[in-house]
Amino acid sequence: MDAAILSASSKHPKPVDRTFQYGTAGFRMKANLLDSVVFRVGLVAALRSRKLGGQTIGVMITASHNPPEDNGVKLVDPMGEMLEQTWESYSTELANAPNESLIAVYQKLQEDLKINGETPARVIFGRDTRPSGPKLVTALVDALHATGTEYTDYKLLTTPQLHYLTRCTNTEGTPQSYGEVSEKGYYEKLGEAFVRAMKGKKTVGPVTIDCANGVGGPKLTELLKYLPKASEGGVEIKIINDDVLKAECGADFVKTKQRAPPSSKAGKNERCCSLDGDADRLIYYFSDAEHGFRLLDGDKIATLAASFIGDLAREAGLAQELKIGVVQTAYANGASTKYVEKTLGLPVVCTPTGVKWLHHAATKFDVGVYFEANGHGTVVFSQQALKAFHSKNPESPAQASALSTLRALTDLINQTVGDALSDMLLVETILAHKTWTPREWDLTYVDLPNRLVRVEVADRNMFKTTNAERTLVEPHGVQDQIDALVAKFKDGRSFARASGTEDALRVYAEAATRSEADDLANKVAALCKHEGSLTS
Ligand SMILES: CC(=O)N[C@H]1[C@@H](OP(=O)(O)O)O[C@H](CO)[C@@H](O)[C@@H]1O
Ligand SMILES: [Mg+2]
Repeated sequence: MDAAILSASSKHPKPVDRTFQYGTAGFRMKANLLDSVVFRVGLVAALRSRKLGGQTIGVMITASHNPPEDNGVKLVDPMGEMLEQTWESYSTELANAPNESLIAVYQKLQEDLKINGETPARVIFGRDTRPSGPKLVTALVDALHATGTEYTDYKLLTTPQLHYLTRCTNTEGTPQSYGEVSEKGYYEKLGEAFVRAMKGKKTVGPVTIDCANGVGGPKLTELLKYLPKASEGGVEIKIINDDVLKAECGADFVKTKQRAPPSSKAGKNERCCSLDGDADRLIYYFSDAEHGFRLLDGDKIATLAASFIGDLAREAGLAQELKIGVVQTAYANGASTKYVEKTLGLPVVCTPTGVKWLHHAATKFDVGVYFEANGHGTVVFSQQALKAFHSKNPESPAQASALSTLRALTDLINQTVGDALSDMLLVETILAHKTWTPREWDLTYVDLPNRLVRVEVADRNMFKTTNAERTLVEPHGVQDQIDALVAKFKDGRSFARASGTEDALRVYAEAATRSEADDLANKVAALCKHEGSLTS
């Protein structure tokens, strides 16, 4: 096998002058630099699968919302979760091994991790619509052949579909079966659950969905075939931006520019939402006659879901029995945190940035609702919650109805990872049940004005945080200065942290008014810029 790996690796040499890092979003960069990285990720996938006794590992080739010339690759663990933390560093190690010592590093990992090379290895993979995808697949397949790994190429997929398929593959034929192991199985599961969750309710008007010219476009078109027509209890869906990847659309554009994609033809008060390039992120928005553009971000989706599921749990008589909670990051708007704690009466947990942290914290609840403000998120249900929804004997028709809606939601929601298509159907279901337009949803609480600033410093790793990234411990003394600035602003809150995906710091600030939020963000940014130049 080692000879096969050596020979295959010579076709995918590592550029000598590059260092790679498996970060929050796997490896991501210009596609022309990725060939050796994808090959080596194939080796990691084989090792990981063997280490787990032949369970299937997922590999996704995507760069999400990055420009079309970028690409990326990430690994998915058997239950559809993100790759376990310690394996991120093994991936980094293998990706950076000099060409001549690749086999030695591979063998050492195999030995150190006590992996039996005879154990079968299994991998499934998919990719987004980027033109560089097929060539990178060749590099991956070369590694899978060289390591004697069985594989299935699912071709074009959204990232959450790959997570779904990974879990289905590993649970097939068990009592925990997550669904049929096919792309069609995914659509059928969502379509069928949507009908059950909607209970014949109607949404108010159409929804315009911006597919970011990513893989979500063709996949949403496919999903529509499995949804009831608008006239038969479905939702009227208008798809835009389902062509080739380009700028001026998608969740990231809408969130950072605070405006709708120019291609949107939606009227006043009409619901709109945007996916990102690989459809694992969703945000809603609309144009209000009085206030203009209104963003309904990940925080608003989380609060909507938590309030709906909390009500259903109460109606089902399960509120005492089940622990429901919301997980956010420091970027969640302070008004949303207050709304969850004070109005919904639910606990909030704050974790570091990155879906894997939120997901992990959410699994500590029976119903864990987690979202990043930028729209990555989902809801996870514990085994106890699933059991309660299925086994509780309803004492009234209202209880029976709440229980059946809860059961439908557990199938409608992709519990492996945030899924823009599934989250969109969840939001549509909730708005239909509440007979809400986006305006009523928007009015649930008022976001505090906020500002996010990117600050370039010589070495971002000098900035170290604690307290879920809300407090700087290094450089020493900077946090005290931030605290002193924050104290001068009504409803002020600010923090600085090193980005996990870009070579920069991010400074976030919120305050009672727009100009104060801007002022606070600029002051903290200037302070960090100054400190960054001192510590270099
Ligand atoms: C403030 C912000 O939006 N940060 C993003 C961004 O992380 P940074 O570590 O901030 O670069 O990319 C992550 C991966 O996509 C995403 O999970 C996260 O929410
Ligand atoms: Mg994405």
